[in-house]
Amino acid sequence: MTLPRVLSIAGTDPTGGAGIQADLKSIAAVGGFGMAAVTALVAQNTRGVRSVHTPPPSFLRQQLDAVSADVRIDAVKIGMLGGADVVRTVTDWLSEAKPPIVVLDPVMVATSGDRLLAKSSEDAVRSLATVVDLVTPNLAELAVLTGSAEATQWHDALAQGRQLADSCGVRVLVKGGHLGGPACPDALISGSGSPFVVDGPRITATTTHGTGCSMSSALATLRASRGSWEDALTETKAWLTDSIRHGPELHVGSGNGPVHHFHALYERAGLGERAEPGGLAEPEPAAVAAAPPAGPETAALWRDTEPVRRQIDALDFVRGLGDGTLAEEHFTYYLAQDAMYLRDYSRALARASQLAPTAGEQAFWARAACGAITEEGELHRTWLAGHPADPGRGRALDAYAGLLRESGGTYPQLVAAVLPCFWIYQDVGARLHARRTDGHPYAAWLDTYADPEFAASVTTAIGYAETALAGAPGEERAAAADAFAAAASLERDFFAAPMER
Ligand SMILES: Nc1ncnc2c1ncn2[C@@H]1O[C@H](COP(=O)(O)OP(=O)(O)OP(=O)(O)O)[C@@H](O)[C@H]1O
Ligand SMILES: Cc1ncc(CO)c(N)n1
Repeated sequence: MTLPRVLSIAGTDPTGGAGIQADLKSIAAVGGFGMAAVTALVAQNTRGVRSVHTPPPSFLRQQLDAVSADVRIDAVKIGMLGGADVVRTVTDWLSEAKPPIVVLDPVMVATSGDRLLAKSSEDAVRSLATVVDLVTPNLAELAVLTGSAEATQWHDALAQGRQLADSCGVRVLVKGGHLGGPACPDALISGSGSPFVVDGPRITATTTHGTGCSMSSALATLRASRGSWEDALTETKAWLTDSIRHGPELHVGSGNGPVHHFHALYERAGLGERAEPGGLAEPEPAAVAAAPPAGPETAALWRDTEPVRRQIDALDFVRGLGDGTLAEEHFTYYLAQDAMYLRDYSRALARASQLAPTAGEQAFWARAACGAITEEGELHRTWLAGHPADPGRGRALDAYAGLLRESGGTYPQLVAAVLPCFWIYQDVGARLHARRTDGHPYAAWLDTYADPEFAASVTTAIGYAETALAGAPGEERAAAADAFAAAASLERDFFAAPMER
């Protein structure tokens, strides 16, 4: 199949994180062939905008004609326009070239707060919005386009999105990037149907320079290749969330850094954090702290299990696992039980995927269900191949499997039941790993649970739990808190089992 040929019409960012530079990376990262016509040259970096040079609009028109005279364009993404005459030039070209998919990111203000559109040109952008397929304003731009105050609540943002969709007869993507709170939802609004919402966790990293540019170009590309806006958004959101999460690995600039568009490709190639000019850098120190709670609900779950977590730390098994003095016999028993546990755990994760209210959560739990058996299970298969054991199912294993089976009544309860296995392992793993000695016999175990990738998925899971709990009626929330507490206690019993036999 031909890659979609996607044209970005936008301004530049010489630091490579926003504007056409970000667009070209995003288009390539999600599987398109990127092209770009420059509207304005912007002297900017991750800290802010210094100045803008706008070539004559007639020259922009020459660029656009050069592309459309030669290349079949599958989708267009429009970003920074700067002034009304540029808006007019693009509008005229669109009416002649008639590209099949047009996404307008109505860029008005940069992440740094600098203006990228003359105030007098806002009306021109509003009328351009009536001839495109999708508009992707952030909350500030949505407020300008609807003549409202900037929304601070998600439902107000959705109402403004509906208003813009109705008044311009256009599909609107409402973006939650500028909301407060642990969640970062996005929603497609069109026609009279209810919004199509894709949830996502808010990443605390500051690598959010150019998120809007990256998102709109990925959407244009994926709409061309996937055929539906809903699929395009679901895929774009998952990719962008991970790209923001991996942004800090790039070490670009001292302000709001860029997102890591190619994080997945680099991971597959074994590149990334370690690949620095002049040889291999020291590996980043592992995260030594537990993933933070995502809000008041998960903070309460974590706080209430503190006594149990202390008991876990004090277990001979866990101490021996940390300092490497644990007898192999106990570790082998534990891993053999854990291999069976992972099969049960994977089934619970698959059920969470089944109950998930959003496509993003559905995909996350399904991936986790698969990962528990494939990636995490690999540790077990490798060790047990050299240390054969067939101990049969122990009591702690059966109790934990029972809890997972019985907690599937509601989505919040199930998410709470599967969360301690993520969160407590990341906490214990990261702390033991930080004190790891050379030649540690259980290094593979420590590495697995202190892995930053694992920490990232723990953060996502906590974010989903927070949202699920916050939205649950009182009774369900209480049942979910009970499930979390019970699972935390069973984590303790599971660690204690090998030496209590
Ligand atoms: N901290 C964050 N964590 C997770 N997702 C985020 C975060 N900030 C923004 N996003 C996501 O990034 C996308 C762009 O949203 P945002 O509202 O930030 O756009 P924008 O302001 O136009 O971006 P830009 O920074 O390029 O001006 C949305 O999908 C939003 O949900
Ligand atoms: C050129 C350009 N377009 C858009 C943005 C918004 O982030 C930016 N900073 N620079």
